[in-house]
Amino acid sequence: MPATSTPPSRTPADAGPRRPDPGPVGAHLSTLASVRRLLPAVRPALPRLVAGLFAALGASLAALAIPRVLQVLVEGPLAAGVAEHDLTALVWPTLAVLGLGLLEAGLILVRRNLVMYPGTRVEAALRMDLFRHLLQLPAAFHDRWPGGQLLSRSMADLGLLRRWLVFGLLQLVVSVITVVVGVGILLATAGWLGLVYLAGAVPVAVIAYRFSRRYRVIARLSQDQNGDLANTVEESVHGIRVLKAFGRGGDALAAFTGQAEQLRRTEIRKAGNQATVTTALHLIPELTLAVCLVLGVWLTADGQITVGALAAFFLTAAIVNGPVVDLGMTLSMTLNARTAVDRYFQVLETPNPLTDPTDPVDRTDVHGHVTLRDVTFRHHDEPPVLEHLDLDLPAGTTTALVGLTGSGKSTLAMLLPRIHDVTAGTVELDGVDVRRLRRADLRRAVAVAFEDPTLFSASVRDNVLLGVDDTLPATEREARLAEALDVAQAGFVHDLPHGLDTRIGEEGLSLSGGQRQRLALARAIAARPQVLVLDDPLSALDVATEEAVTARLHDVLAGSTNLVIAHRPSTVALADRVAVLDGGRITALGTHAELLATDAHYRYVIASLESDWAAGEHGADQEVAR
Ligand SMILES: Nc1ncnc2c1ncn2[C@@H]1O[C@H](COP(=O)(O)OP(=O)(O)OP(=O)(O)O)[C@@H](O)[C@H]1O
Repeated sequence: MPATSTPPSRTPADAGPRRPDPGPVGAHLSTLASVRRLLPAVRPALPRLVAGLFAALGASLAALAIPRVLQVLVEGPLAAGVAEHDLTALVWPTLAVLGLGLLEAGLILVRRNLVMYPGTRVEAALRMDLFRHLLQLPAAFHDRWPGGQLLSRSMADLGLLRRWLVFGLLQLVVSVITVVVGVGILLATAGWLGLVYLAGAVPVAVIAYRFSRRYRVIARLSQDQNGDLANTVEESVHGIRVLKAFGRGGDALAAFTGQAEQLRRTEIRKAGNQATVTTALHLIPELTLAVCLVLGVWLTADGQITVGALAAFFLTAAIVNGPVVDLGMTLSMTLNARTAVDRYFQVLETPNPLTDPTDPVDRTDVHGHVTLRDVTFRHHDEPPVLEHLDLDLPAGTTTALVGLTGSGKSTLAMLLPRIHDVTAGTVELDGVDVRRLRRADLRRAVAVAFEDPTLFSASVRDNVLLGVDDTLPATEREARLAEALDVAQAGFVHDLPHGLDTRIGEEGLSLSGGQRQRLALARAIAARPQVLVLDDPLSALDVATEEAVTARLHDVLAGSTNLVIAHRPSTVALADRVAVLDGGRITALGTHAELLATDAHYRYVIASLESDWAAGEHGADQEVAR
């Protein structure tokens, strides 16, 4: 079985982050180029997002128009009429201001309604794409990637992205346009005064640039640490029994607290940077306005601009100041989103080497003749587990695979249904390289029952019928279910609270190790594959149950080609012949009796299996408390 990533001497949380190297994915791209990768997912939502953008722009322009009305008011009716208490001249400007205010509010409402729906759709589409890809990626990917990182990328990061799409992005675009239009109005309204205001943009740009560079790094760190923390929770909850049994709950808590504290410190750094930039972005426009005030009063006194223009200038500047002051928040939202995009695409753009062939071979009639030719397999850059291995499994035979622990038996089994692909050599089914078959076809032909049985949060029926064609008539499916449960001696399911409809698995009812293993065996049998791989399928059964299962298994195995990984002598008895795995190769092949007589390594392995068995390492159908 695959090695666990966490050394047993340490608690899961102690193991520290098992975070894949972020690598170059997205890091070399500009924020625009990075975010542009979302375009295919965003495209269907684009019309509403663009409409929302126009609504937001309309709202902003309506706000910018109000000072112009006030300027007209000050320069016209105010100067001429109100002095003689002629208030009628105020009616139209007042109505115009009211109308613009209402328009602004209405457009903000429209914007919200327009963008909310597409935002959630984009988020859901991105999430589905990611999950689809995760299901396709090979086991080697999942060996390296911690679950918490994948969880945080598909949940928290995509939530960040949605918020940015429906709020941050529009805010950014509207802010830029508001500032550009506003500064244009300032220049048109008060010439020099506008230029002085514009000069304030220089320090703002420098501060924003430096902030972006710093914040990007901290945002990535924070989102990665979030993933690590999620991973620690996941591992600790998953291994809660081990932690309890060894009294290591306190250690797990201490390690978790350390990681949570690290994340807290990163968040404080993030907030500190945001606070600094927000203060600076508050201060600079206010200081600029103060300078403008002195200069404006002087220019007005000198007759170079009117009082109305001065009033309009300050009202417009107050509106332009809003987006400048909010720039820190808008930028940080954008950088958080960019980090989320990078992290998302780091997974989504991981190439999947285990794909369907472009010109698949169609096999309608699979006999189940399996041949491994000169097979070498290694995990990543590690030394090969299997090296130049040859093994022939003629159709309809049962071969037991025997070897010392860690010799590569499970690894070999995983090559047959392409859970791993060979590093070199070929695995053939009826003379066809398995890589030339569609994976769905191959996996219909080859079923595996793993030693460590995984049950899903579903009914007993759904768990056992997992590998059975959905299109088969219900009666046929039920017949297979009944037969498989019978062979696997899994009659206990009828005594469960809701019989075959009882929910089991992660969220369901607790089953003992032996019960789980029998359901996993039933699942492989029910699939009625041409090739059946049983990875030590009886290891958790008590002697009586094992005998009953073995007796029934003999009949079932007669219909297919079988590879049975054997950890105990009684399992070897199921086979016509035995293959000995040693040093990455099959070193001997023959019947149990022949090998006992001729092969010293086989005798040694069998002796060690027997002593393990006698010492009670296997065969305890123990209740695994859930
Ligand atoms: N995902 C992995 N990454 C790296 N090395 C691995 C991985 N899975 C297994 N190995 C290594 O490959 C070797 C073979 O492991 P495998 O599980 O195939 O052995 P096995 O013969 O089935 O062992 P056992 O009898 O204990 O179940 C071991 O040295 C193991 O540490």
